[in-house]
Amino acid sequence: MTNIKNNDLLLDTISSTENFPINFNELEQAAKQKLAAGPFGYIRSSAGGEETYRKNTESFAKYSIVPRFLTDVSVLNTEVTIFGRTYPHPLFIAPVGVNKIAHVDGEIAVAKAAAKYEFPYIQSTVSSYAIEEIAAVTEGSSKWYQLYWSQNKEISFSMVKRAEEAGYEAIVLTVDTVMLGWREEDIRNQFSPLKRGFAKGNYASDPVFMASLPDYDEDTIINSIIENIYHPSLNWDNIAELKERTSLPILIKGILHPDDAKLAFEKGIDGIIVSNHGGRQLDGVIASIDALPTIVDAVAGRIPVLFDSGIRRGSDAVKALALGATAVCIGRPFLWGLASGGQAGVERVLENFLQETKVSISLSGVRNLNELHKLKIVKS
Ligand SMILES: Cc1cc2nc3c(=O)[nH]c(=O)nc-3n(C[C@H](O)[C@H](O)[C@H](O)COP(=O)(O)O)c2cc1C
Ligand SMILES: CCCCCCC(=O)C(=O)O
Repeated sequence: MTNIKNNDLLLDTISSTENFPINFNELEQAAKQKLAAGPFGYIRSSAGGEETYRKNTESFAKYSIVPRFLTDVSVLNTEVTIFGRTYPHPLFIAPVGVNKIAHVDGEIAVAKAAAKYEFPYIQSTVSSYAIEEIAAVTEGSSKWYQLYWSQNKEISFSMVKRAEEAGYEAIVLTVDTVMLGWREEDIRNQFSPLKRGFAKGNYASDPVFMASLPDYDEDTIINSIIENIYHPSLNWDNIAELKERTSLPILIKGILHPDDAKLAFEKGIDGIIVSNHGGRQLDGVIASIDALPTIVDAVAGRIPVLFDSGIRRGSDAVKALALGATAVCIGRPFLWGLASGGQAGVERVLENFLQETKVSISLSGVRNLNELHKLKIVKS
């Protein structure tokens, strides 16, 4: 619960901002100064001609908030309850792999910042740090585990087991990455986080990713990651197998079609994440925000519907929540914060995003998420 007094939120933010970049474009430019072309391009770019990447952000402008006034917004409650746990705000960290390409502290820095600001952290399968290492530095804070289904199912199940044992609270199965998208900037830069030599001394130098394997030489790690990323046979039967192997709630990430959302519910899935992977997979697909309303209709409140791809500002979060998202996840913005200033940089990004979101909710004339879900949005 936040008591809004004399615009404290804004004044606090101003006094602690110093010279740190404030908005997404400034953050991206600052990160560009810090990173080599390969890692910068890998994070920034997306698939094909980047049509979907552009649409993801531009489409938010088609939706306009129609605010209410005279509603007494002096007390704001942004709490949301998902799978029995109540979070102070509906803002999550999207699963993003190989964070060491942005900063040596990688996921450790992000997870610690997330814990401080109470953003639930979704750890990627292809993290630079092991499940247990991240759990150790973020005790008590909420963490979910994102799974890339491996061609070797036993690897998938071992990752799930480790996540369970380390206290992770849900499994997020990403289904839009059965193979990597066509990413021209990476081809141009001849960059892959899996490149031999690059991997060594960066994220794959410790037994971080495949700690359940018998040995951890570079080739083994790289081949195992490839097995996880390239799994074109993934289908609904695998979902049933996964359900048998864990008692944790399972979410599917990458849903864009309302019929897939319905199927997910019918197959016993506990939640979905509407996402097009930030435009990094199939170029030309629908903007994530355009996919959201029909999916929300199809799901009809029966399971949580999280959202990502294109969230850059608090008002974007307000629009997605008003269109029915249970919570929203941020991706690239926190990576730019990480590249610019390590943990402190991520904290700055989360702080600004949180405050801008709170200000945007209050200025919409609503006081809690129930009211926010009913806020009028018009599409032009
Ligand atoms: C560098 C990078 C790595 C990513 N790695 C993963 C990953 O390991 N697993 C996953 O499910 N999604 C991954 N994503 C996708 C994000 O979870 C999220 O869907 C996307 O970043 C949202 O788009 P936005 O960053 O433009 O908001 C990655 C995205 C980026 C930018
Ligand atoms: C380490 C190989 C690439 C992993 C894929 C990570 C991802 O999802 C992305 O969008 O990039």
